[in-house]
Amino acid sequence: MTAQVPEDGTLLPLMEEFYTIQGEGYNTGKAAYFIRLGGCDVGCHWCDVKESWDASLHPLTTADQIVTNALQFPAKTVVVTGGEPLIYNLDYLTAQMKANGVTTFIETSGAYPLSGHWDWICLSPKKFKAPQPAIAKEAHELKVIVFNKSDFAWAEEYAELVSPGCKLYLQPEWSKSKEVTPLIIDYVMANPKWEISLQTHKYLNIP
Ligand SMILES: C[S@@+](CC[C@H](N)C(=O)[O-])C[C@H]1O[C@@H](n2cnc3c(N)ncnc32)[C@H](O)[C@@H]1O
Ligand SMILES: Nc1nc2[nH]cc(C(=O)O)c2c(=O)[nH]1
Ligand code: SF4
Ligand SMILES: [Mg+2]
Repeated sequence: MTAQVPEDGTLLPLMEEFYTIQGEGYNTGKAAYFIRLGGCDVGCHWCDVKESWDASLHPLTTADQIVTNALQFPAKTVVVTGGEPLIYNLDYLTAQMKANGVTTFIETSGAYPLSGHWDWICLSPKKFKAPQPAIAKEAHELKVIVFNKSDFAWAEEYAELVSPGCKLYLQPEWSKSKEVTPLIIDYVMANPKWEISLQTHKYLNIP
């Protein structure tokens, strides 16, 4: 699926790029340029961007062009997401961004080895394909998606693995949010080391 993507990270399958407001987690509310890379084999049944999964559907684009595009916008902040962006070596892309003064954020499941230079790592671990052990200690933010009540116990297990300063978020799975949001509210009030993260862009009707 990713065989034709060179390993040096100079060419990446780009699904879409858009300038918007970060909708989720610690950086909610900040303007940022989103880069969505194609390709993911984690297989979350509730994934809200399944069109990203097949990398071969998304054109190989030079990392240099992606950086040039990002620099056209006022917020010099980029969120690299996907698909699963860590399938690819992101050292070159992020080195070019840092050389141009860009603040770099990543959204990842952690299922592939960490590469790249990041100002903020949002780790959203999945039951369907376990994160690489080394990424837990590097995460600035742990964002667990809650699909049903068994996910609280799983979130606690994962919270044991991150570093002490890591922010802890519970985010309702979108299709279940009517049912699970009240459970998350109660859980956060009883366990205040956690905070709630909502997909605010979906309420705001922005990308
Ligand atoms: C589409 S994923 C792409 C990045 C990476 N593959 C990951 O899962 O972290 C971006 C974020 O959206 C979250 N997400 C995906 N589908 C969701 C859904 N149906 N409801 C709530 N959050 C969702 C993921 O957990 C992740 O934090
Ligand atoms: N506005 C906005 N914020 C986001 N935060 C994480 C997103 C993602 O799909 O990775 C996302 C997204 O798709 N849109
Ligand atoms: S890891 Fe991310 S992109 Fe992949 S299926 Fe899960 S939510 Fe979707
Ligand atoms: Mg999204």
